Amino acid sequence: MSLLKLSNIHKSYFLGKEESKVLNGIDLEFNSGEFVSILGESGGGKSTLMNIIGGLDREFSGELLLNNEKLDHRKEKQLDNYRRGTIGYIYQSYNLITHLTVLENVMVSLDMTSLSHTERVARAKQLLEQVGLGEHLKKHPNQLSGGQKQRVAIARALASDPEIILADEPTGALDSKNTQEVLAILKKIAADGKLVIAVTHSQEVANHGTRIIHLVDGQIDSDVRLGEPDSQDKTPAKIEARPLRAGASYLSAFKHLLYNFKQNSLIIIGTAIGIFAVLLFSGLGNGINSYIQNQVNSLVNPRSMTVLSNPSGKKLSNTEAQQSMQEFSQDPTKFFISDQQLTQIKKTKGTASIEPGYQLGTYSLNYQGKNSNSSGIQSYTKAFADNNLKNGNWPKSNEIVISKQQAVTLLGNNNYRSLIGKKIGVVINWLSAQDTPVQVKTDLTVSGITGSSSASGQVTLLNYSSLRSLLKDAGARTEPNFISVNAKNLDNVNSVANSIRNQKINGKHAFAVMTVGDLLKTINTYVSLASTVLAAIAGISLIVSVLMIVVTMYMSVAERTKEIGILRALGERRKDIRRLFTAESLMIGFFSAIFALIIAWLASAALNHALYGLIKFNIVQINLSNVIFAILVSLFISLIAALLPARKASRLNPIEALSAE
Ligand SMILES: Nc1ncnc2c1ncn2[C@@H]1O[C@H](COP(=O)(O)OP(=O)(O)OP(=O)(O)O)[C@@H](O)[C@H]1O
Repeated sequence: MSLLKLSNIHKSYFLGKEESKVLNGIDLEFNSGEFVSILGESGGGKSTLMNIIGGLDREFSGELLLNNEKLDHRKEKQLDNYRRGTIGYIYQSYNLITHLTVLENVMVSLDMTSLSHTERVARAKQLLEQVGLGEHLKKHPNQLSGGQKQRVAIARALASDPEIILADEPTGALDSKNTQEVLAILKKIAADGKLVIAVTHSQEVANHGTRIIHLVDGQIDSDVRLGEPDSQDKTPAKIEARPLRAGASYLSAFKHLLYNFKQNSLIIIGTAIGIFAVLLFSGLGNGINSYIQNQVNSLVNPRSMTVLSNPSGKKLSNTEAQQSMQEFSQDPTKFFISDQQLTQIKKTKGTASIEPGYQLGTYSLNYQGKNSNSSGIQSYTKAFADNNLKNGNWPKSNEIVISKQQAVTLLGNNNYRSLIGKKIGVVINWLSAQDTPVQVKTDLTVSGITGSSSASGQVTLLNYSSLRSLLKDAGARTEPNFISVNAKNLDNVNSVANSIRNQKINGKHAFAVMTVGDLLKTINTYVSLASTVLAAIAGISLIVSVLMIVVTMYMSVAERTKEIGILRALGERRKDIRRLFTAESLMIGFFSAIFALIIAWLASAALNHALYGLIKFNIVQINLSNVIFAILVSLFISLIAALLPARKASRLNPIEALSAE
């Protein structure tokens, strides 16, 4: 039984519809231990025959039998296995992978064997030593002479211990000394029990073998045996072939990334800028949200909620409740609370306290001939967090708390605090019971001063019962126009708010409720929306990144076409080639994300440092989910960018790829 049998092989090339027959019925049998030379004129079809034997060409008719088993050249997987496990290829132009070292070139083939990593490295070194290159393991192919390159190629061809070595003009590019050495190695390979088939133009080379086949007009013209093979015994293959390890693909992709470091680092920087901007805007959004939350919580008691009368009678959504709130601030005369409403609210479960309140119209404060005019004087409720009060105390009977700004207007910047304890004149405009304008005039003692610059610091507060009796004495309306409800604890704020929202009087929803949480939610929605829009605008630059990666990957496929051919000839599957490019792109994505994270971290540290003095708050807050998002987006875009180029690479015809320059 022969090791390899070709029967009735026909092959034609087509140029348009024009057929050009290259092989016209080749029948050959080969055995282990033979060193066969195929001679023939140029263009006679020798390489074509080698590609068919080597499992690279699938477009032919006829049969190939390996150990009497038919090789189905239509089945890609079977051919991949065959190239990987049975064939070792040596080319005239060496076909080494330029960005890999001598050792790594041999390892490419060994990575498709079941040997352990240590065994693979040991075997690669041993083979390279055998061909006299033990000293050159770390060199790249461009640092070697032609003879040395061919020996690397021989070591690589032998690496997976294949049964058949195909050598296409193995000495074509070598001087006579190197030719002799390479022939001696090939002879030894055959003597060790492998089948060596070499294509050559040189009779001298052919004379070294055990058999010479002449190919003329696509047919066997002569088949001459020069002697018996040194060894007829087929040494069983000891090394088992296996598909390429994923790890080897990733490592190889990483090596290529480093090899093309300059070009790739520009792409990484380009992509990172987009990711950085997305990160920074998201971080800024987070920072602004928590800044607002912080500010609001320091001024308003988060357990409190404001309850207004609801003239619509419908259950109000959060937005509608807010609209009522705005209307209330603009015109508080439309929101009087009836006794019935107050009594009903008092029954609400889960409340710690319920305080009716006033927010009145315009008013003026005067002290020693100086005036301060404003609007919206309020009664004090527990909703005001103590942080609001900068000096003094909250108002008791016949006392008033004014803002720092008002105090400064009345007494000047230097000694405005000394207004505490002094009586000031207060004039408040409100409505009479008949809804005609009424002025409430009185003198009240300043008990405290509220915060400086914040909006709520403007507020002027009176004690509720003092305000009520002042209104009564002046003949003005005395019904409160809001109720401040305090929940027992933070956890039941929402349930209390909901229960008030659902309360009905005469079948109609009677109240609008606004909690601090609702307020924050609305503000946060706007801030998040703004920061998302900014991040999305920044994200548009990621489209440019995708295109950059796509172009780079296509260029990489074009540059590496020959390498793809070599890898395919060594037995890598289409899938392995696809993974090689996808992995490289994913690495670009990953490093872009890491780089973006570093610059985002530096930028946020710098911004926070610069602004801390101003707002006493870290305004850029990049959190873990932003980081994860950035990495995922980066990986996603690099994956998308790799899809088409990787597909193209994997679909290249191995023979055409090998002949690329
Ligand atoms: N892809 C192809 N498309 C069309 N014709 C092709 C293709 N590849 C090879 N040929 C033709 O097939 C014939 C055989 O080519 P092949 O490369 O097998 O010859 P060869 O015997 O190896 O020649 P050489 O000794 O010069 O390398 C040539 O005429 C060549 O032009």
